[in-house]
Amino acid sequence: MDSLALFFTGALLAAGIYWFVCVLGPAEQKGKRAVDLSGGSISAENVQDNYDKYWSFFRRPKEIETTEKVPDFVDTFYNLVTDIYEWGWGQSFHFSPSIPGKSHSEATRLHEEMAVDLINVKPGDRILDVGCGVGGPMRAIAAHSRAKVVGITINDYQVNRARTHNKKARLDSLCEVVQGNFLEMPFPENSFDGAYSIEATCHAPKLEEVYAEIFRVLKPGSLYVSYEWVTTDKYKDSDPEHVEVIQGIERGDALPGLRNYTDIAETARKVGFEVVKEKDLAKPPARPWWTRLKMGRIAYWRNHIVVTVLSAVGIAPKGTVDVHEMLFKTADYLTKGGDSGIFTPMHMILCRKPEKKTETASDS
Ligand SMILES: C=C(CC[C@@H](C)[C@H]1CC[C@H]2C3=CC[C@H]4[C@H](C)[C@@H](O)CC[C@]4(C)[C@H]3CC[C@]12C)C(C)C
Ligand SMILES: C[S@@+](CC[C@H](N)C(=O)[O-])C[C@H]1O[C@@H](n2cnc3c(N)ncnc32)[C@H](O)[C@@H]1O
Repeated sequence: MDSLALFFTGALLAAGIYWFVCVLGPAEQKGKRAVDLSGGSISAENVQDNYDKYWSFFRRPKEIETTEKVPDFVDTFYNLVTDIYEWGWGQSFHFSPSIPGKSHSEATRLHEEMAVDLINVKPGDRILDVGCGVGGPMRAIAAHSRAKVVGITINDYQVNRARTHNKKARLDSLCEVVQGNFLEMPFPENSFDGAYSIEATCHAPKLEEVYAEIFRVLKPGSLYVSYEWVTTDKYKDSDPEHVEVIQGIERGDALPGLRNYTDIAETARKVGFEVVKEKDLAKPPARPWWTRLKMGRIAYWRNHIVVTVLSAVGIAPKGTVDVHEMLFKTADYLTKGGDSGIFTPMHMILCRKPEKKTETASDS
């Protein structure tokens, strides 16, 4: 081969690699590169063991029902997936309806701003983000409302990521992040002017426990909004296909058991909230939230090859390929849940803590 042919072959190869990695469905880029994929707070040599430990929770289903075990299981899950989420999805770990003419990140931001607009927040108010992830929603909400946002997450690694992002975005004076369990929050009662949770309380083994905690820390008269993961009125537990899809979603997303939409308002009332509004934000005229998952399919294959290579050469921890494969399968179950209408990740509930304490069902 003469040197010209060698040059052209090399250029073609380089262009092919560039096209494969950068053009063919780029990852979300911001913040995380494939070469930085880690196991969160888990050291690289323990990622595989922790992935196996994650699955063992599902082999002993009775155990994950208990309040003590679930936060640990959820913490392990987020150590395993946080970097992959950031790399392949962005800093907001939730869905939003697609909006014609708007990018994913614009649609995501609008979905987040809607939450804070619903709770009537004023600049300077102190509000709570229950299950804040790496803080994508927190930063959008603080910038939009000028309220002070305190986020809580069970996962230490996410706390560090969120603080780094807050500083970079120069929003650290408005955004604070605390490591803790939202079932026993380290905040005094009546200390927040509002609260929201975006696709996070689905991790609670008993919804009543997290709602009661949120009720406790809110000031009387203030509002709480939540986007809940639930099964809809189309879900039939007698249909084996429905059961398979929902079980697939639970296993790939660290859920101790998905609730039905009818449980949400009932639980809110039980802990003392007044229910102001309740709506499935995924229902038409909203455009499907799951198109982003479907459209990403080519990128997932590309990501799978990237993860496999990085893991083989020892850059990504052993076990990362398994975690990625689990997410790959989950994306499929979530898409099926959306397409069939049996599942929604955005059942919105808006609640108010009454000015005066009323007697609740659990008091009697
Ligand atoms: C609210 C929760 C998380 C919701 C979503 C943010 C995530 C659910 C499934 C995740 C993903 C699936 C496929 C991955 C893909 C194979 C990989 O290459 C890149 C990342 C994914 C797209 C990943 C991104 C985040 C999700 C969409 C739950 C946990 C309660
Ligand atoms: C899917 S992520 C959503 C994060 C964020 N709301 C967003 O939309 O980007 C769920 C979040 O809930 C948190 N979480 C789950 N169980 C928790 C618990 N018991 N206590 C505190 N945080 C918890 C996880 O650590 C994670 O940050």
